[in-house]
Amino acid sequence: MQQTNFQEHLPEPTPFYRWLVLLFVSLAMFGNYYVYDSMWPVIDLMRTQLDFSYQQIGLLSTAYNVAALCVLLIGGYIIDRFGTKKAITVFALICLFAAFLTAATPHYEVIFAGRFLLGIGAEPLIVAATTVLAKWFKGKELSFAFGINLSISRLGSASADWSTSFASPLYLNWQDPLWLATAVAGISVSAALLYWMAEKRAEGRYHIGHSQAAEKIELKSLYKFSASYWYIVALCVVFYAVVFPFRTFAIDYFQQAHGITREAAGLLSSLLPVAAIILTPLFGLWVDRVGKRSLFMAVGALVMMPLFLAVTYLPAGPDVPLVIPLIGSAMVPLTLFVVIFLLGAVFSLIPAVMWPSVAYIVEARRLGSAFALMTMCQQLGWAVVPFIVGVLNDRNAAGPENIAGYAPSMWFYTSLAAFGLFFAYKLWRSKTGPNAHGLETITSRARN
Ligand SMILES: C[C@H](NC(=O)[C@@H](N)CCCCN)C(=O)O
Repeated sequence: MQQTNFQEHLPEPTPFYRWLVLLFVSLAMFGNYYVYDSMWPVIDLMRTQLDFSYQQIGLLSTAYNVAALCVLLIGGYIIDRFGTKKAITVFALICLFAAFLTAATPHYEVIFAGRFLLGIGAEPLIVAATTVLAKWFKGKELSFAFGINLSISRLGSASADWSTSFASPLYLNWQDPLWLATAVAGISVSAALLYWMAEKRAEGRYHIGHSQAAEKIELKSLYKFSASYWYIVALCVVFYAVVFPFRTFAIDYFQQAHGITREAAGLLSSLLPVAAIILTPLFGLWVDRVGKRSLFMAVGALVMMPLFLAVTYLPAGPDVPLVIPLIGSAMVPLTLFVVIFLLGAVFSLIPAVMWPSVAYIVEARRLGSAFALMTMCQQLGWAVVPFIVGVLNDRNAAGPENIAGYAPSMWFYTSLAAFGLFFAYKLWRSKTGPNAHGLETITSRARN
């Protein structure tokens, strides 16, 4: 208490200090997203060198979500109890150990334990990073800081895809790219320690804000959210249950079903996070100006729906150059290029509109619970789909000799996207009716 009073007489942190904290926390997130995505470019090597099935690989993805589901229940408490400095460092250390465990042995059980442990460290690290931004940027450039943080995180995902080019000599075996990921996890730990030092040094000099205490999710509170909230949650579940699992299998799918090299497949897959880095803040600005949030989400779901059937049934078309400056270039089929670019645009549009929309339909005091509940539901859908896709690919003997074997999983993604469109439509209907909360009408221009 005394410390709080003493703190309140201190000056605000300088902008330089705030941006330095944002940089350190974002670097910790960069490593976090890199490690998560580092496994997807080695799927074909795990299948040939370790004899893993698609189902086993799907389960490696599911392990992350199951662990995340368990730890998210108490993550907020841990962050509040021990503070963000200790929490971020401990979660980053857990990610480092998880990356080490994943790379260390060829035993499936140990790799599984590594991915499970990653879920324990990575998801609460994301929550802790958001808490730090709220502490340092509340009342300042908070949305912009969130945007930068998410873009640097997505750069971690893109870098994992790009490693197929800049670290191509490592891809002779499944293990070396994962050792590289362990080294990148070391960047996360170093960044966490630098953040710890920066905040410690700031504590006696500046008045740092307090983030809102994480709320406990109580069962009885579930009844109190409106139907619109649940439509957004349902869209969130199906959207991430399509996009993240698709990314899990994308590089292997491009190699096996479309016969392109790992380097080209990595560059193509990176179009998703790269598009998101550029387009997410732009869509955010656009929607802030014009409103029409549920319409934007419905358009995103509508665009997403035919994409998986397009890669399955449309002719590949001529090869076109895909150039990622400083990283590499490759020739890729036009149809794949257009489809992945459009999916990247949807991957930018829906998150940019969906997460902030919750703030318009839920009262401020219940926003913490609303986001926590939405993230937990997201994990559930995202946990189940990779396993089902793995089973579908195995049962249908999908592979370069039987490309049609990938079609059932593509139909599965399409059906999920159709549900997404349905939920977005229901949301749009409810938001243009008498019980609207302004999701379609509130704009930054209207507020000014
Ligand atoms: C903002 C959103 N983040 C999440 O969904 C996280 N719960 C999980 C991200 C894990 C990526 N490796 C997003 O990234 O769109």
